[in-house]
Amino acid sequence: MSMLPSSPTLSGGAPSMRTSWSPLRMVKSRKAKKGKRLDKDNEGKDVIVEEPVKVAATGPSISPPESPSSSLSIDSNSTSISSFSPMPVGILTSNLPAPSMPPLLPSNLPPLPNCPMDPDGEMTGFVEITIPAIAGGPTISPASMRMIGNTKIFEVDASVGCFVFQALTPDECDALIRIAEDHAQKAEQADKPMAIKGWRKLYTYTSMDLPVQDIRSSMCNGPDLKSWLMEKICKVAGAYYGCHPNVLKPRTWKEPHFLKYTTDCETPHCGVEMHYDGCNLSYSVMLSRISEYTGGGTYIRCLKKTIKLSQGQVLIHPGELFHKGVDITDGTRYLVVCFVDGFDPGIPDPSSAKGAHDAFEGNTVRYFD
Ligand SMILES: O=C(O)CCC(=O)C(=O)O
Ligand SMILES: [Fe+2]
Repeated sequence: MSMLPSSPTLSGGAPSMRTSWSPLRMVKSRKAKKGKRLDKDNEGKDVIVEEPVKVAATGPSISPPESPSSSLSIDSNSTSISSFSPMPVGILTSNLPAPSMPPLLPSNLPPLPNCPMDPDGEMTGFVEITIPAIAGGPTISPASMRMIGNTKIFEVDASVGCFVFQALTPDECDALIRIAEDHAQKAEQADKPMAIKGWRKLYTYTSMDLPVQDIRSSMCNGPDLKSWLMEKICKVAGAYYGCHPNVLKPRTWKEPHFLKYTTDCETPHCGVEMHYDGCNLSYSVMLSRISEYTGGGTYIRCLKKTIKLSQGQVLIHPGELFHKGVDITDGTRYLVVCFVDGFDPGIPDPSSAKGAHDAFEGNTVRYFD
C-alpha cells in the first residue's frame, strides 16, 4: 500500500489533519528473529553478526527501559541521551592536541517534538500535505509530507517505513567532513602503537569507514558527536515509528560511522552492492552537497527508486530492506551511517527473497523543503 499519490498534485486548500494514519497500523507482531550480517571485527577479521531483536513491535505502549517515566516527552534542554554505550576502555590512547573546533554543538537543542500518541495508540497531530518535488534530479516525483513537531517528514513510502528529513545544517555537515578528514590525516601521520586509525574497512561491503567514536578518541576531549547525532535522528525516528527515542541504540561501538566514497584515490570506493543491514533500523545522513559528486544515491530495491539526498538530509529505513549505494562516477560522497537496534518496526522487505541481487533499475528521486 503506497501512500504516494498516483499523480503529482498540489493541494490548494488548507492542509488536512490526518487522523487515520499510523505506522503502527503496519506493524505486525512477529516472532523474535535474528538479524544477520557479514561484518568485520576490530582486528579486521570476517565475522557473522547475529543480533537478536531486542524489542518487538507489538503495539504502541512501549515502556522504554531507561525512561524515568512512561511519558514520551523529553527534556528539550538535554544535550545527550544517557543510555548510549560508553566508549570501550583502551581506545583513548592519543595525546594529540585537540584541534580548534567549529561551533558544532548548539547550546540549546531545538524543542523535542513530543511523540504524538493518544491513549488509544493513535498517532495524532500529523498534517498531511501533498506537494510536488521540485526539479533537480533526473526524475521528478511527488512526495507525501507530514509534520512531526517542527520537522517536515518526506515519506518515500510509508508502507515500508522509509522517510527523509532535514537533520543537519549544511554548516554542520561541512564541519563533520572536516573533522573526519582531519582525524584521518592525523591517523596517517601518527606513529604506532599509539596510532589512531583513519579510513578503513569495517564491513563486508564498504571499505572506507570511520567510527564517529574515533573522533572523540583522537581529540581526547572532543565533542560527543555520537550522542549528538543519535539524539538528533532518534527523536524524530522514535516519534515516527512510535517508540521512545531512548530505546534506539547504535548496534555496536562502530556506530554511527562515517562512510566515504571517492573516485579520487588509487583504489576507488564508489558504491555498495545490494544488501540489507540486518539491524532494526538504519539511518544515513548525507554530508556532501549534490554538486560534489556525480551518480550516487541510495537505491531501495522494493521501491525501485534511487534517493538522492540534499546535504543534511537523512534517510531512515527498516534494516530489512534491500538497498545499495549506487556508484558515484566522479567526486566524493560522504555519509554518516548508523545501524540502530532496540525497536523492530516489523516491516519485512516486500520485494523478492533475500539473497537475490537484482539489477539496478528505477527512478531517481530528490526531496526538497
Ligand atoms: O551509500 C548509500 O547510500 C548506502 C550505504 C549503505 O547502505 C551502508 O553503508 O550500509
Ligand atoms: Fe546499508
